[in-house]
Amino acid sequence: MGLRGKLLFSLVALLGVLGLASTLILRSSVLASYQQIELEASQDDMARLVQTLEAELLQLNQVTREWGNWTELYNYLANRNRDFRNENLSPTNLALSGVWYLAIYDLAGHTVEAHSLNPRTSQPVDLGQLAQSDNPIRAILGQQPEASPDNCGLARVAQGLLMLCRLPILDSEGKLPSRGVIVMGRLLDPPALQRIANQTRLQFELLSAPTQTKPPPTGEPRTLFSPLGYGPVGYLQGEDRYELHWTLRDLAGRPCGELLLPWPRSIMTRGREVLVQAQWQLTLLTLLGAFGMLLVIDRVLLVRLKRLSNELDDIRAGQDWAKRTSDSSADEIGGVAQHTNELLTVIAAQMLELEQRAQTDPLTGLANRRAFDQRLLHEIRLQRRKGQPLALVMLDVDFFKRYNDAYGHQAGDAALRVVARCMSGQAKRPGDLPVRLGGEEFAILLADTNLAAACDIAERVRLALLAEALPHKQSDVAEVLSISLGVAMLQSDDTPESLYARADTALYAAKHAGRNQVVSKATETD
Ligand SMILES: Nc1nc2c(ncn2[C@@H]2O[C@H](COP(=O)(O)OP(=O)(O)OP(=O)(O)O)[C@@H](O)[C@H]2O)c(=O)[nH]1
Repeated sequence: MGLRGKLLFSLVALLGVLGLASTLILRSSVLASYQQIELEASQDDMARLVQTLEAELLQLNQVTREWGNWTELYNYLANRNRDFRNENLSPTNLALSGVWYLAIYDLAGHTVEAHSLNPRTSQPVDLGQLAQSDNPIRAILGQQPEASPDNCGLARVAQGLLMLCRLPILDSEGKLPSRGVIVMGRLLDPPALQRIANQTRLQFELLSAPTQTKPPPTGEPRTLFSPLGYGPVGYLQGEDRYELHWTLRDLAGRPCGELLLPWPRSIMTRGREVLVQAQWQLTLLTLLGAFGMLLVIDRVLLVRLKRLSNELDDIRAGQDWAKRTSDSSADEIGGVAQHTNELLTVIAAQMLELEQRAQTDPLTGLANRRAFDQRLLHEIRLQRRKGQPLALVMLDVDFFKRYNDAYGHQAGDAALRVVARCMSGQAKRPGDLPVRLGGEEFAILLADTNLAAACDIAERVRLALLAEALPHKQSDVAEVLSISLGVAMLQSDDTPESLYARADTALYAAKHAGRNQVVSKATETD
């Protein structure tokens, strides 16, 4: 996998882990907040519902107060006037007050009046349970009420829940002592419940028996206190909705029913939608971020590394140690390129030295056979293009075996160095190449040199060595060390081998003719 692939993989893995972590954090924090919000909102709704029911009770209380502080009713308890009864306690009149139940008790708690009717139809209904002596509410109703919050409450009857209010019967001024108790009731029948639902915009139900519920999933349960009941709001939790339950109590404090408020979990649904949206946006942002980072890394790092790698590839493939990398920036990659260039300078110097060593004879410092072969090939091509003459001089030390034998191998080496010096001293133009071919065999390649000039140089080398006067007592041709030389000129159809062979033949001829002399062989027929 390339650097780009590795970076991509690491980036994707890293961002994946970050994305997962942020999702988990979002889920736990955001959803918990949303749940808290919806629990509070749902409990507020239940409290509002209870308050609205309570307002119904207050309204009934108001109607009851109007009757209880009415002098004519106050007098009726004393005189039992039939006209008053017929006029005010008729079903039609009671229906106008919207009450389902009206009872009047004297101070001893005996029933003076008890009417129950459906105010919507003005027809009598049987709410007789209220009058039964084993009903604890019956006892409460006939008693003189004391504290005003306790004078209203609920009672269960066969038709449903009845709201009841009871007040002492006083004169209009409220100055004379009470003559009894008036009780008024309104049934929470379906139309009444629907009206409350419309008013609160809460769809609720009245259950006849309490349900097994739990406290809210988080936080403290809200406890509501009201003339309708008291206690915590209980929950049944579903995926899409809560059911809030609150127990209603009658005037005797007994559970008499339950308020059920179904509460759709729209806040949580919205929270989940928001979370999904946020996750998508986060994912998009992450991908854009990753793409941007990759782009930056690509520009800042990968493209430059790739270029550096390509440049080094070129240098290696072409063995061109003079080339340099091009990144000159002041950062780390620029530093690597700089160091690479310094290494290339060292390599180039060492390669040059190696090259020179490979082309140099270590004993004499002259060019060696390898350099000679390359140069000869090059000069032949050049000569063919330009038509300039090329001469080759071959040299061989005379009776060198005897010299070695007589003066020792080291003296022989020293003598070879002298020969080399003589060659270099005479062949010193840029086009001249004095070479040690091996052993005591030497050559001089003379570019742009004709036969006469070549023979002249060869003769001068021979004389220069004689002038060195290295004693050679075993030589048959001189008192001192001497050389034989053969000169050949390049012909148009020559190969390196044929030119070499002709020069060698000339050298052989010089040896054969008595050594210590120059013999030329310009053409094959010479
Ligand atoms: N000291 C020394 N001797 C060398 C070197 N290379 C070759 N020789 C000797 O050079 C001698 C060449 O001898 P030969 O080829 O018989 O020729 P020669 O004795 O010079 O006789 P002619 O060439 O016929 O005059 C041999 O004894 C080699 O050992 C070298 O690098 N140093």
